[in-house]
Amino acid sequence: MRESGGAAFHSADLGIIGGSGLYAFDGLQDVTEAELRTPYGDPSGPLVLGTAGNRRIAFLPRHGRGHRIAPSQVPARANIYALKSLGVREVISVSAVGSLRGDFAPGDMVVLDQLFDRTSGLRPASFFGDGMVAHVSMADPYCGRLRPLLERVAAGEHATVHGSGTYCCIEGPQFSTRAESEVFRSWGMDVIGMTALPEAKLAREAELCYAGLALVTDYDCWHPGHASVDAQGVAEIMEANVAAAQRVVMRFAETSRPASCGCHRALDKAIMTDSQIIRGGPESTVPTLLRGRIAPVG
Ligand SMILES: CSC[C@H]1O[C@H](OP(=O)(O)O)[C@H](O)[C@@H]1O
Ligand SMILES: Nc1ncnc2[nH]cnc12
Repeated sequence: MRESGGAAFHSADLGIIGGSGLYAFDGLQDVTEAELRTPYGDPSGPLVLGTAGNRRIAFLPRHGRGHRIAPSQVPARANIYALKSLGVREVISVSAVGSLRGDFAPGDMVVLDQLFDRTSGLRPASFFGDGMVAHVSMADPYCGRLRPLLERVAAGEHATVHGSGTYCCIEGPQFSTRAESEVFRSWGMDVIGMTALPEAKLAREAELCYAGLALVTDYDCWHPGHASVDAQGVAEIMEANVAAAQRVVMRFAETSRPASCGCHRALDKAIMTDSQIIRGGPESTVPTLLRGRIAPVG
């Protein structure tokens, strides 16, 4: 790890992953930067470390500074691994989303509670499978402890906040066809984006609490009264709302404390592989950081 900046600390407890429009995080104290290498390659860029209230924050823009990384190429394993290696236990993932329903309008915020995978299966989506097999529960992909905390601070900082919503994750980078958009609506999806997966799955495997703060930027392409989404429109709405997203996250940091949670024990009932193999090590390429406290089922 290489670090630069002022008084350095080498750890963080709260990770913030920034999406489209959120490439920097203002207001942190004692800021340093860390360039991390991981067994899964380099993260999206240097991590910005700093403090807010009593929390030690690690901020990482998932598309890199200047938005160079496409949704399918986001190094989600490296990003989650890097956060984990700093000691992060909670992650807030910020993203721009299209609305698939009339009552979620551009400018609104959504504290996500469900996910639907429409990616094409090509993104590396697990830390396991290579000599060590684990099946974590994804029934509730977003942390049930963080969600109400995040909703409460968001409601105090922003006009319209929806306390739940199902995020339909498409592969992209193209936006959806009208037919697809209508099908997603008929399936009960609330918002649409390209990046929540596999990030949420990997956060669960890494036993991190994971919350999703989505900013609605458009009505995708289904709404008869609105033009179809384009990237420029998304960027404009994000520019107008990014300060609000930062305030919400900052307020969350200032008013919350690290706490233990079931998410931190997500692997308790998930490992299938014989403990001899896990302890012996060489058959498994799962890095020690993620094997630290693992015991197999049964
Ligand atoms: C710039 S529009 C499409 C782009 O925006 C969203 O990114 P993020 O989730 O990182 O905010 C969407 O998923 C696409 O990657
Ligand atoms: N309509 C949309 N579809 C996919 N990703 C998005 N990100 C923001 N708006 C989106």
